[in-house]
Amino acid sequence: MNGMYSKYSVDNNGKEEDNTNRNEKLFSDNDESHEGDKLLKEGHDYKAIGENFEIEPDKLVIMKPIGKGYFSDVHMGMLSSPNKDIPVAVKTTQMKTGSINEEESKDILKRQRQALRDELDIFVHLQSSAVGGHENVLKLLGAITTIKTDFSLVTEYCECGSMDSFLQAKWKNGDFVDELIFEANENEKVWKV
Ligand SMILES: Nc1ncnc2c1ncn2[C@@H]1O[C@H](COP(=O)(O)OP(=O)(O)OP(=O)(O)O)[C@@H](O)[C@H]1O
Repeated sequence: MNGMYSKYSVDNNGKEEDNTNRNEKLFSDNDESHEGDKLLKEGHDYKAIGENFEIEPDKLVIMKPIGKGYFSDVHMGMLSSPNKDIPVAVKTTQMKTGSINEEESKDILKRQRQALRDELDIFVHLQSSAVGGHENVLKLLGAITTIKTDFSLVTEYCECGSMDSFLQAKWKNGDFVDELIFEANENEKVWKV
């Protein structure tokens, strides 16, 4: 799968504009239609995040699936920035809900979006100047929050995947301990892998 991210663009007022005929739709097997979305009440899960983090969908190209969470699918993608393309991880609602009927499927998708929205709120808080951010905390690069069907979190891409599988692989290979480096500074001792 390697196409433009979305079938939609967002106009200056943050309203959706259907570009179905202009761009290739990324998630062609996502059957959540806008007609059906009328049944969903607008709520927290679908509030725009604000221009600081909002990403224009046509700046994002999806490359390949890299993981699955409990309520989300994760893809590797490329985000265009003025100077270069940045590899990113894109977390979206799951393409297949596994539900038996349309109503249930919509409800599941709404809850998945709500869960992503909650995660996004935590990410935004962690990046805020009040908290300060940290080199060991995954960086939020942006989000698509104005298009219900493509609601996505975009973070920096970690080449080695998730921390737990990385550490488990090290443990199985027996080289886990050898790669621990101990660093000390004035105030505290820090373990680094
Ligand atoms: N930034 C990233 N870089 C590389 N791989 C990632 C990244 N984010 C997620 N993944 C991959 O996707 C998988 C699932 O993502 P994540 O850990 O965020 O979901 P989860 O928290 O387990 O589930 P959920 O958030 O749906 O409850 C990870 O185990 C990892 O393999």
